[in-house]
Amino acid sequence: MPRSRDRLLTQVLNVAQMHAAEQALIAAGTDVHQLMQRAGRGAGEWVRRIAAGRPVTVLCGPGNNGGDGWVIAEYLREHGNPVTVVVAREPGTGAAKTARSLYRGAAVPGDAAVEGEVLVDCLFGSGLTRGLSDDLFELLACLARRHPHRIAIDVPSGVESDSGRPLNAGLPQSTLTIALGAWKHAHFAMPACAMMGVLRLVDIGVNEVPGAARVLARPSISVPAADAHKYRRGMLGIVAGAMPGATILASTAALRAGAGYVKLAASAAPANAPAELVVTSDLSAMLADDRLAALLVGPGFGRGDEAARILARSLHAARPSVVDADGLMLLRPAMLSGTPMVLTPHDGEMAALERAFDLPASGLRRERALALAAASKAVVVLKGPDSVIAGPEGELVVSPRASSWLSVAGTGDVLAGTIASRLAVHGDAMRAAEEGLWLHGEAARIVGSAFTAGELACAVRAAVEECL
Ligand SMILES: NC(=O)C1=CN([C@@H]2O[C@H](COP(=O)(O)OP(=O)(O)OC[C@H]3O[C@@H](n4cnc5c(N)ncnc54)[C@H](OP(=O)(O)O)[C@@H]3O)[C@@H](O)[C@H]2O)[C@H](O)CC1
Ligand SMILES: [K+]
Repeated sequence: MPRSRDRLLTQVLNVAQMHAAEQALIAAGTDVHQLMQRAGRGAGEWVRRIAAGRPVTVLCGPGNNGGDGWVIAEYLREHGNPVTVVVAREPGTGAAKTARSLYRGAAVPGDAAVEGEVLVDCLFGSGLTRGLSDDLFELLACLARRHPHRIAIDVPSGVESDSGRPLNAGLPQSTLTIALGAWKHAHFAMPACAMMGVLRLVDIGVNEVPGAARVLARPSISVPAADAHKYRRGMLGIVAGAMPGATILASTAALRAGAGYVKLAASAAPANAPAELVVTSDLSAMLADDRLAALLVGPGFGRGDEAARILARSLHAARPSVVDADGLMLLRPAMLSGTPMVLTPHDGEMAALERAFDLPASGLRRERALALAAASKAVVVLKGPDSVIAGPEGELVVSPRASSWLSVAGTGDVLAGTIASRLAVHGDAMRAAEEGLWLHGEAARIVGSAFTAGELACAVRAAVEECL
């Protein structure tokens, strides 16, 4: 598989995939010592820059994560940075033993209460199989209290790489986490991703793994063609309910995310509707309009029988659609017609969809999203601080942790309007979901803190500008 650096920087591997990728490199002639040198020296350079001459303590465990630690320590020593290794456990692997034997600096037993500026956590990495024993947990916590800056190597010790589950309560917060070779799911899954600090990745030569998950990346959005017009850029129809707020938020975002024309089918024009929003009371005419490129169904919908009938009628129009909010609570398998579709549930709506599609509401969020995508043949955006996008063919995209300021009412309507607008532009459900989720997160970064959903919707335009 060709190795393109940008694809490397976005693939997310589970422990088994990472192990297989490392074994493939070893089989192709790179030995594990070389891999450890690449990992350790790459991470060591990050540590050296951050330490900037201040004393560094490296905590080493028994496995290859610990081996990385010995390489990092030797790298710092060679570059004249004061370093001490705390030996939590003597190395148990060949590579780690070799790395320890190459280290020429100070090493102290694991019971030492060493103080310093920077702690490098190489206790455990992706090989953690169970919670830390009391003595190891106490050692890690004690050292963390004594070092203001804490750098986790590969993953913070105590975190399960595949699930992002902390296997101990009260694990220390890291200021920086340096992933080795490829991102792991823990880097983007709650609660682990909230305790990692800034994320960095060190390339050790791992090739592209077919079918691996990817990290959501900035999309490329084209400027409208010279001969574009509002219909060619995509007309979006919004089928909304009686609650005006959700409709206004979704349409405000949709008007800024690329669609050439946004039309709302509602019994009456909501007060304060944007002037650019065309409102019609004739839903049938809108659904029958050949120029309709995509539909958004659900904002402010309500959950009664009438709403269910309108949802079924709208989806029967067989246009690329986004179903959001109450539309998700009403969605049934029989309403699906195989046209491109994006579902945008939060955890509560996800449970309702799993009931409707007879799916178990248990397991990792990414696995549940994949199961619903396979069952519904729709793209599923399972929203949250750790949003995931799952495609019907098993595609999986994980989002970097979004701003916690998004936890206000209405931001989901903004996301749905943004995705629907992108869907109206090109009709590709997976691409629309990725573009919309990225624009939503970027708009939140642009508006900064304490923003309203309305301010977020208006910032979608600036986020689009960053993709041109
Ligand atoms: N594999 C490679 O080519 C490279 C790996 N890199 C780094 O290595 C780690 C993964 O290394 P691995 O040795 O698989 O795992 P760990 O270092 O995390 O340690 C696992 C060892 O620790 C034991 N273990 C697991 N959990 C505990 C626990 N709670 N308490 C005590 N001991 C524990 C485990 O043995 P068990 O049989 O007891 O499970 C292992 O002995 C990866 O994260 C990278 O940092 C390099 O980066 C690149 C080359
Ligand atoms: K670690």
